[in-house]
Amino acid sequence: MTQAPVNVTVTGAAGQIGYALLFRIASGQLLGQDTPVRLRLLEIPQAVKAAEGTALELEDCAFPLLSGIDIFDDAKKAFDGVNVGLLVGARPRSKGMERGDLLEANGGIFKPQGEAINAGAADDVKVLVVGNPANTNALIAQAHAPDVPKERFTAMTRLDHNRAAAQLAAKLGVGVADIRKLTIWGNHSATQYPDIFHAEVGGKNAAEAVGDQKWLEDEFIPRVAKRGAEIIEARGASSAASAANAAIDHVYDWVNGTAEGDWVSMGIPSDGSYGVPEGIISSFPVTTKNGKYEIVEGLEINEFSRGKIDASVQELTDERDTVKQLGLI
Ligand SMILES: NC(=O)C1=CN([C@@H]2O[C@H](COP(=O)(O)OP(=O)(O)OC[C@H]3O[C@@H](n4cnc5c(N)ncnc54)[C@H](O)[C@@H]3O)[C@@H](O)[C@H]2O)C=CC1
Ligand SMILES: O=C([O-])CC(=O)C(=O)O
Repeated sequence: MTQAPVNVTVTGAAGQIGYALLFRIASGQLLGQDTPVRLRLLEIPQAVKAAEGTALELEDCAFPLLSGIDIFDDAKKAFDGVNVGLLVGARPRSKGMERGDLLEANGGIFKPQGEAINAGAADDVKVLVVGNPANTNALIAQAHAPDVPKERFTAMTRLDHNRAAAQLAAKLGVGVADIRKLTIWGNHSATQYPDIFHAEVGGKNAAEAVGDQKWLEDEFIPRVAKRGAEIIEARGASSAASAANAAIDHVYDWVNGTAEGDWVSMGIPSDGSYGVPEGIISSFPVTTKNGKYEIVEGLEINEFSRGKIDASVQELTDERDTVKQLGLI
């Protein structure tokens, strides 16, 4: 029954998401209870000691599925043999800081990491970029890993998806488990579009069940899209445990498949579906099976949704153009 351990590389391992994430990976929640994992942690030199401290705690948990922990300050070593790469390390947005300001600073992180993945990753590598601006950071890493199939680079919009499910469930007075087929479109930013027009609640159309366009426009969409800022305002730090939870959900579903009759949201390289320019990393509704994802095709997009999707996609093409001008892709 025992299979070889899966190499999971986590960057930013000493950060706040890292601390919320590593114990869950080691306990089997990322890949499943039959899959041993070997953790490969990447940090900047100043934070290696803190990562070592976390490693001591991981050891003290005596997780049966954790077959080893290695800590690096060199991306080439950290990504050698990587099967699942969680690219978390980045500079988090602080109060009042625009996400656009982060593009240049983070570009310098994701280029060498893309190169390291290209040089050393296992053939089946799957990459999830969490560090913001996640979609464009994923694009940068992908651009520097020409030997890795492009579709293996994904960005996290699952936290937005989960936030939307929670808000919709609260509005309708149902449990989150009753909500199906929500979609986050576009960028993991305030322009994202959480779409309930195809969502279902207890088998009925969610937009019809809500029946309140004003709530949708004035409360639901802005609340979900600006939830990151709301959390920063409340905690004085950005979402950590909920972000780690979403990363677990993203990879778990990618590897193990989505439930019949449902889908999830992932930031993935566009194939041109739904008028989203090919190549940019944008959030779509996807189903997953046997370790592969597929865009849910054929959804009817109403005029309201079209405008919202286009606005977020425009932001993504602008970000792409900026990093192109900066020579990062
Ligand atoms: N996509 C999403 O839904 C979400 C994304 N985020 C983003 O996740 C990122 C991480 O957030 P936190 O853990 O809260 O930040 P943090 O500041 O607590 O931790 C970041 C860690 O990354 C490390 N790091 C910096 N450069 C690195 C490099 N080149 N290689 C390896 N490690 C490096 C730092 O030393 C630090 O330990 C931020 O960019 C944040 O904005 C946060 C929440 C949700
Ligand atoms: O806004 C941030 O920096 C953190 C984030 O991405 C989120 O909570 O969605």
